[in-house]
Amino acid sequence: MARPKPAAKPRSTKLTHTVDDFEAAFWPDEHPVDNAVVMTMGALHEGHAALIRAARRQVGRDGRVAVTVFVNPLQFGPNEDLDRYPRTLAADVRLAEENGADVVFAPLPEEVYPNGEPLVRLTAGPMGERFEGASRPGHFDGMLTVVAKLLHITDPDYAFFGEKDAQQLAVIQRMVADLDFDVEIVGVPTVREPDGLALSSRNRYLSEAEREQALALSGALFAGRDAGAQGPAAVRAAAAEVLKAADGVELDYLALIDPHDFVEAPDDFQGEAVLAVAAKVGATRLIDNVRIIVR
Ligand SMILES: Nc1ncnc2c1ncn2[C@@H]1O[C@H](COP(=O)(O)OP(=O)(O)OP(=O)(O)O)[C@@H](O)[C@H]1O
Ligand SMILES: CC(C)(CO)[C@@H](O)C(=O)[O-]
Ligand code: BAL
Repeated sequence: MARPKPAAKPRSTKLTHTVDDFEAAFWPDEHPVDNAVVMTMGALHEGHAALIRAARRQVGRDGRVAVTVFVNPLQFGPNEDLDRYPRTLAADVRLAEENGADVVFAPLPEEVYPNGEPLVRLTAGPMGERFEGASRPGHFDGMLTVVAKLLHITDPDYAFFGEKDAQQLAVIQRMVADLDFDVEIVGVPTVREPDGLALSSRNRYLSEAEREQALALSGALFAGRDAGAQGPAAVRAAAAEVLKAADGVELDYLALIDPHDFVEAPDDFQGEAVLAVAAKVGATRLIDNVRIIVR
């Protein structure tokens, strides 16, 4: 009779804070195995868990998965939430472990920027000046600069990013292509609450009433997606109508985007597009998007 298989040995995830300790933990021997990184700003939730699980599936049981946890000051504007951004490292390490990470790299800013703020930075160019970039000047340059640094430190075969930050994913893909980074960028679909709200670390800022009001973002995107067969104008109108009727939502932008070069889709656009929204609910700025087929 076949003996029952022993339960898989739980992985024990190593928490590291310095580049040296990270490298020793992530590259423990000379056997080359596939490896992957999931970059985060911490306050991990099920959206991050989906990225870590996708990374584990990609590299297999014997591959290595790193999760970085770093709230990058360079990508925050002067009036943004850098100081109050949620920091929950102990819980983050547990979530990383439960979802198959080998190593968590949680450096201090001094470790990432030992010479202070970098004088030389990457720029996202025009792709980083629209939509999120228009509302958050310098955000994508700061984000790309740290992503490039973390790619150099972790040196992965694969790096996983969420489609929830669609413009970020597009800009990173463009950086890797334009500057010949030797890594495969993998996008992971947005994880939502059962009622449609996209998971986000910033959802913790919302009161119960604001949490309800925030459903207008995904509601607008789903209404736009349902109008996809009637063309771009109908998509925009259907989504705008939901937002107009919503209480407590201060719209920043609603855009139908051609994912190639991430520009506003022309009125005769057909094909796969990204419908994106950004809005303030109370004091909290949220973003969301869906992929839609426009005909
Ligand atoms: N709901 C989600 N589904 C899939 N991926 C997600 C989701 N939320 C975040 N991610 C991805 O996780 C990675 C780390 O994101 P980050 O730590 O900024 O989390 P976040 O929840 O987006 O935080 P914030 O609220 O600050 O925007 C990014 O690649 C991001 O796109
Ligand atoms: C990619 C990233 C970790 C860079 O700081 C951040 O922008 C995020 O969490 O999406
Ligand atoms: N989630 C994208 C990173 C940021 O908002 O700064």
